[in-house]
Amino acid sequence: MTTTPPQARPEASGRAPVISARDLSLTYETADGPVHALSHIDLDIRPGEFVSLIGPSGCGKTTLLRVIADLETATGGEITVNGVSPHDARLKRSYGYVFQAPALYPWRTIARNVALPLEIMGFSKAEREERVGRNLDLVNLKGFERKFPWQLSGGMQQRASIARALSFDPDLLLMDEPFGALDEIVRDKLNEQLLRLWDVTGKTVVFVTHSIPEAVFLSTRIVVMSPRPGRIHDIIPCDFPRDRTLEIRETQGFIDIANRVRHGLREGHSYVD
Ligand SMILES: Nc1ncnc2c1ncn2[C@@H]1O[C@H](COP(=O)(O)OP(=O)(O)OP(=O)(O)O)[C@@H](O)[C@H]1O
Repeated sequence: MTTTPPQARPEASGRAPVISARDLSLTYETADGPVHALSHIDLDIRPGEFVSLIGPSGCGKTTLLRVIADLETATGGEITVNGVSPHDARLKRSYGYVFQAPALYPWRTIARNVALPLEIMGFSKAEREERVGRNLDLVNLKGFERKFPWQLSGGMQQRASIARALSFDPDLLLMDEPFGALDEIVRDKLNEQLLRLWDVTGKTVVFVTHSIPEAVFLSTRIVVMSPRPGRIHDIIPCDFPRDRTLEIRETQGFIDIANRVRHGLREGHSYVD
C-alpha cells in the first residue's frame, strides 16, 4: 500500500466518540431458548482509534460489529454511531465493512468490484473512475483494474475488498477477521499495510480478530471479550508509535501487552487459539 509519510494524527481523545455504547445487550431468541450474545457492553471509540475486539468463538465479536453496522438491532441499552442511531448512520453511509471472505463478484473486474458501491450511490462515471484509481493505489493494486478476482491471490483479493469499503470515503472501517483465512506471512504483510493505510487516512477502525499478535500489533486499544453471556472482560491500551513495524513484536513492551491479553482471555474462562 502507499508509502506516503505518516501524518501526525493522534487519536482525538477530546472529540466526540465515533461509537458510544451504553449497557448494550443483544439476546437472540432461538428454538433452544435465548442466547445472550451481548451483555452490558459499555464502550466509547474515539476518532482515529484502531480498536480490536478479541475473544473466543461465540463471545459476540461479530454481533457487536453487526450492531454498529445496523445489521442487527440491540435488545437493550443504547448505541450511537457518529452521534446518531446505527440505522441513521447506515443511511448516511458512515462506515465501510470488510468481511472475512473478500466477497468480490467473479464476473466483475477488480475496478468494477471497487466501483460497485459508487454505482449504487449514483456517482458519475468520472467520479467513479477517480475514486477507484485512488483507492486501488492506496491498497497497492494499481495495474490490476482489469483483472478478475480469480486472477488475484487471496491477499490481493482482500486488499481489493478493503479498497471497495473505502471507495465512498467513510470515516469508519468495520473489519470482521479480514485476514483470518490467509497464511501467516501474507497476514503479516497485510497487517503492516493496513497499519500504514490507517495512519495515512486517519480512519477509525474496529477490527475483529482471534489472533493476539495481530491485535497487539495493530491496535491503539484491545477489547478482550468473554462468552456466555458475551461481555467486555478488559480494555487494554497499546501506546506504540503509529509508524510501528513488525520488529516491535520482539520488544518487551509488546510481549507484556500480549501476556495481558492472554491472561484476560484465560480469566474470561475462554481458550486461546
Ligand atoms: N442469528 C443468530 N441467531 C441465533 N444465535 C446467534 C445468531 N448469530 C450469532 N448467534 C449466537 O450468538 C453468540 C455470539 O455469536 P458471534 O458470531 O457474535 O460470536 P463471535 O465472537 O463473533 O464468534 P466467532 O469468533 O466464531 O465468529 C454465539 O453463541 C452464536 O451462536
